[in-house]
Amino acid sequence: MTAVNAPPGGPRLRAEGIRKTFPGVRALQGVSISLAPGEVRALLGRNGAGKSTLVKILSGALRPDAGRIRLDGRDVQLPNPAAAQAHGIATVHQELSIVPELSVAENMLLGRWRSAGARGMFIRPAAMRAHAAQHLDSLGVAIDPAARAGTLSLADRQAVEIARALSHGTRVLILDEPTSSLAEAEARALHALIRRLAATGLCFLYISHRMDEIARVADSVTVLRDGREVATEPIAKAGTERVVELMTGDTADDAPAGPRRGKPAAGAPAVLSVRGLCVNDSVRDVSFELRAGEIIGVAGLLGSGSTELLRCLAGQVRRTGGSVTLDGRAFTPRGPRQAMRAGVGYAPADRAKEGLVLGMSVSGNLVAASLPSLRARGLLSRRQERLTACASRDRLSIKAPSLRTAVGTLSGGNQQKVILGRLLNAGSRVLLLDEPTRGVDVTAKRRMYRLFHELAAQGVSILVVSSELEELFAFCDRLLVLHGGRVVGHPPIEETTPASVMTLAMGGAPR
Ligand SMILES: Nc1ncnc2c1ncn2[C@@H]1O[C@H](COP(=O)(O)OP(=O)(O)OP(=O)(O)O)[C@@H](O)[C@H]1O
Repeated sequence: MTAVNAPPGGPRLRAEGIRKTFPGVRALQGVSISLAPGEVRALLGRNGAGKSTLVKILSGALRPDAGRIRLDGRDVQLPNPAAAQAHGIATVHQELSIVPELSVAENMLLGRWRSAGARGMFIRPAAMRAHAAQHLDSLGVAIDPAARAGTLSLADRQAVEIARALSHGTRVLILDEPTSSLAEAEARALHALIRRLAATGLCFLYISHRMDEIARVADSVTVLRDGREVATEPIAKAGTERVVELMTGDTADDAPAGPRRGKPAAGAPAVLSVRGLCVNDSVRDVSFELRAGEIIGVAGLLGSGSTELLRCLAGQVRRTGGSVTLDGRAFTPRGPRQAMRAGVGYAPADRAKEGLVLGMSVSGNLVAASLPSLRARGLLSRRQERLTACASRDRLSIKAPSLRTAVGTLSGGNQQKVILGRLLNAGSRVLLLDEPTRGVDVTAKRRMYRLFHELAAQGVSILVVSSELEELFAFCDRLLVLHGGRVVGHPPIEETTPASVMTLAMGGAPR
């Protein structure tokens, strides 16, 4: 492998021949990667390709079975995250490590009291705030060091975490899907910050499944496939189709979903009717109908009420006004289980907290919601469970060493597919999906879009929230655009454009 833009002084970070095996899985099979100072490298690969494992090794969270890591030409040992940090390698994970109860200034010093001139564990609040202000200012972000971290937006919390990393003398910053929970404008601000920092010599390893943003932020890409590095190329050469080809090894099965055929007729019956729905201040007077076989995409910025709308329809939060009917009958589920029994399946955005039983097997999770129906039909046998789980695995291309593997050890994208498989196995007629492709690789996303089309053709109705607007345009029939909890647009997909939806979602007038 050759480093892109390697300076005469050699790479900043070089990992050589990294291997890591888990029971039944060779996660990394001798991966090498070099980063030059000031380089932004995107790390790409299908779900389960080994990206997180490599990141964990570089950040000291996992020990490799073999291989060496060099920083500015010197061998380093990274037995734990503190060692990686001491060597200047910092990682910002999707689950931020900000403590919400502490102030921004206190968060900036977490684990580093001494370096700010503290004696023992005591440090003057004014000195702490000055330290935080200095580093936040140098990033050009306007965040009050005295604010409680829990009151900040996700983007600001991420900025605090980046500022904290930089205050530790970081030379390599690893960002693991940093925009997966950010709104478009926040993602762009983060990209601008990355480019500014790269210009000062900081180098980045940037993991993402979003091809649009990689083209915007990265200088080069490294593609992993089945635990091996298959290519490192400058960004100009690495268009989406080329990357898909490198990720999969072929192109045949992974063409974009294409336009939908056989959309529901205008007169198809309404399955879900929502009238004047209110949830406290987050959903206000929302009305729409979801017809049999229809796919409605909910578009809105963070705080638009889209997630609360789905949570309310799934029975997770109570409505404070309005009415909902399912097949013409009043529908007021008291929780996702009751909703599921009525045929309404819900997949939350936070799969680790709400969606899966992480210690349970893949097959257990896949059939968990369908047990009553299998039992009712006298079908509950290990064989039946296995057959159902096998069919889901094949249909959704779930990568797992075995169906008996605990779902918590699967890669993030594969966990997401297990949630979808479970809802389908439960026979849901209405699917409420919140960010169903978060963490899902570009080829698996395309398969999911095609699957949504197939399901809709079979009469399943889908209400889907996604922060990737382009994605909603790839497979939805109609959009429900929310702003401040209210519906500000409900256009058929062919009568609108991403730019006009974005304007509406930001509270602007339709174009
Ligand atoms: N702690 C673990 N125990 C067992 N297997 C694991 C563990 N961590 C990862 N694996 C396996 O190693 C392989 C690589 O996983 P990894 O999480 O690195 O993939 P990834 O490229 O980050 O995927 P994604 O895009 O879905 O996040 C997968 O097959 C995964 O199931």
